[in-house]
Amino acid sequence: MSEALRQARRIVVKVGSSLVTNEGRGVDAEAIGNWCRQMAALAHQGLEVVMVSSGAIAEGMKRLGWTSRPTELSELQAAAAVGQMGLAQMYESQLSRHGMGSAQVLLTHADLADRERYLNARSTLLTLLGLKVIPVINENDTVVNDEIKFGDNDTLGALVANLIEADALIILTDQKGLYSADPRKDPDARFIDVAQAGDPALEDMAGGAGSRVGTGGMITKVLAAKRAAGSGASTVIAWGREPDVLLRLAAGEAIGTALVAGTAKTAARKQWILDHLQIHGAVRIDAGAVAKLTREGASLLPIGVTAVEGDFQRGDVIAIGDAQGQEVARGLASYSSAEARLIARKPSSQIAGLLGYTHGTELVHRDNLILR
Ligand SMILES: Nc1ncnc2c1ncn2[C@@H]1O[C@H](COP(=O)(O)OP(=O)(O)O)[C@@H](O)[C@H]1O
Ligand SMILES: N[C@@H](CCC(=O)OP(=O)(O)O)C(=O)O
Repeated sequence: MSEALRQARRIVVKVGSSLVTNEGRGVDAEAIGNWCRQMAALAHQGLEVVMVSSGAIAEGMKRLGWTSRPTELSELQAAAAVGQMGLAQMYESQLSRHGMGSAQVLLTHADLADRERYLNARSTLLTLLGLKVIPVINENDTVVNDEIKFGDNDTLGALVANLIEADALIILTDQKGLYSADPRKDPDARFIDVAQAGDPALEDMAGGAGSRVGTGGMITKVLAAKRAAGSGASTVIAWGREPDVLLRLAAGEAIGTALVAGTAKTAARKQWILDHLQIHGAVRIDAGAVAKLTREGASLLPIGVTAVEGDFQRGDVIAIGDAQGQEVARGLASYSSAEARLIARKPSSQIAGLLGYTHGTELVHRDNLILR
């Protein structure tokens, strides 16, 4: 596992409310400054880092002078809106101190459940990473109700790891990691240093939140590790105040609890595409494009497309067939069938002129393409 983290190129770091707001006392400049310094150092080493930060509700409550957490959803949402300003301001100023640009991304469950919005969120995050900017993500609390909530940011962290195919998810919390029982309640709890992500025994060990401001507790972290493993990302749960925790983890030091993913990243993502999505349409491609896909593992460009069949949206799975109609691959379309008809047989340099915008130069990006 330590080797896996040493080789990780893209990581998601999730920090919980109690750490971010110093147990509800207010945005913790020193703690956030420390993580920002480390994330900037990793980015300067060439790693791609995404931050998922909780703390909006806890900070909002403090700013509004509320001492107990309201039960009314609209009040929680109002607190989140107030507190998010404090989080954004702190991350922006701390990251810029260390020479890094930052960006705020607020997501809802519906954004990741909808195929088109999923692809848009993915492209935006990857573009931000390409621009050497650190995205700071939280749930868009103001517009969600209980039914469409991620519920907790551990889950959001895992979904973001799936979305951008991160190599690792690092969950920073107020404990050193996972114990065999909640250490706040059981002084004999045993520390777990490494386990397989998704092992059901972990779910029995993990309890709910122990602090006044945290929400999910350890159970949501264990489930997040299982979810992250679905796209091949391993998870580490570690104490957020451990000195240089991110730098040391990235250097391969064994800190916290490692929950190791069983399947390799690319294989896991491609299997997910095969398992979860129905085919919505098809394209035929010429012999040159078949050779590019099958021999070089290249993306499918519009220029190789000779026909577009059926009705599909951006983000749908399409079958890719050769001139004889034999399926050679499947993949997620970056353009709808209507757009694909306009750009088929055309060089990618003409996409912007033909559509007035582009979603990239590929009709199906190689990361989203599975050869049959
Ligand atoms: N098996 C366990 N090992 C460690 N912590 C546990 C366990 N079960 C429950 N917890 C509780 O989970 C808490 C961390 O979750 P939470 O309060 O939601 O933090 P965060 O705000 O970082 O998400 C710990 O403070 C601890 O009391
Ligand atoms: N979106 C919420 C996050 C709630 C949450 O999951 O908190 P935590 O369990 O501390 O990670 C907020 O910013 O307050």
